[in-house]
Amino acid sequence: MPNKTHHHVAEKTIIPMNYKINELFETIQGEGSFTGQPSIFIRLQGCPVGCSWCDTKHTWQIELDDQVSPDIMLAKKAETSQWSSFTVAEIFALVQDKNFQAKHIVITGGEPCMVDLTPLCQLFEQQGYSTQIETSGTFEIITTEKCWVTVSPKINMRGGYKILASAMSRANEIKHPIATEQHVDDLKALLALHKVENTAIYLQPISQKKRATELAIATCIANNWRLSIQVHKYIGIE
Ligand SMILES: C[S@@+](CC[C@H](N)C(=O)[O-])C[C@H]1O[C@@H](n2cnc3c(N)ncnc32)[C@H](O)[C@@H]1O
Ligand SMILES: Nc1nc2[nH]cc(C(=O)O)c2c(=O)[nH]1
Ligand code: SF4
Ligand SMILES: [Mg+2]
Repeated sequence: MPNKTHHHVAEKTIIPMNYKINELFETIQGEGSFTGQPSIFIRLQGCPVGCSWCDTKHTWQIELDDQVSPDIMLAKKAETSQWSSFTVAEIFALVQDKNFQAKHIVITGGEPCMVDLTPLCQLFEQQGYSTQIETSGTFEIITTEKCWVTVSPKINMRGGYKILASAMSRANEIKHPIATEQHVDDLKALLALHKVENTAIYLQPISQKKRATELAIATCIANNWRLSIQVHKYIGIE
């Protein structure tokens, strides 16, 4: 039974969570099953995983000296490690203010799953947006049930982080960057270990290299997997 005596409940100060944002922009999703979908990208700062071929190395370090105002972060013309801190309400207000028309939010990074993404996804979903996250699967994925989770598993990367079984089972799609046969073998071992059966598998050639692309095409055909070719890089958009 609930206790009905009137005891004094200490007032809790709720400090809204802040997200460190490196970039926020509207573009076309260039990867995975949402390819072609106009999307609002929220790129969070910070990633310890250390993939040698990572195309967003400027998001790795969180330096306090790199904290800038929202205006400076939004006006960036080049990739830098500068970031700005926002509450969920501020992010939503910014998206309204920019008059973005996309109704799909992609949260990427950096590694977005170092923080709880629930408040962010929840607010956008309540406002009629769909949400998606791009993650390495090396941190527990804390987000809404509806959120589409793209796991891009990272095997033997410099940071020493391991892919989590919970991430493999939460994945709505698995998107694996490949350049060598070793990457294909690593993926096959991972899928067998985690008994992945009904999740769409995408191969993504690392850095648009010709050999990587040819390997990805042949491997997709041989295994009935899908190809993801980072369309944005071919057409020169963000
Ligand atoms: C930059 S990461 C950020 C999100 C998260 N840290 C992750 O790895 O999924 C976004 C996507 O780009 C992929 N990626 C990174 N560098 C790449 C490259 N040089 N070529 C192809 N895909 C790459 C990642 O594997 C991931 O699927
Ligand atoms: N257009 C576009 N599509 C993307 N899909 C995943 C991206 C990422 O960096 O996570 C990305 C990106 O940076 N740009
Ligand atoms: S996990 Fe993602 S952001 Fe981090 S180094 Fe690897 S590709 Fe880059
Ligand atoms: Mg990218």
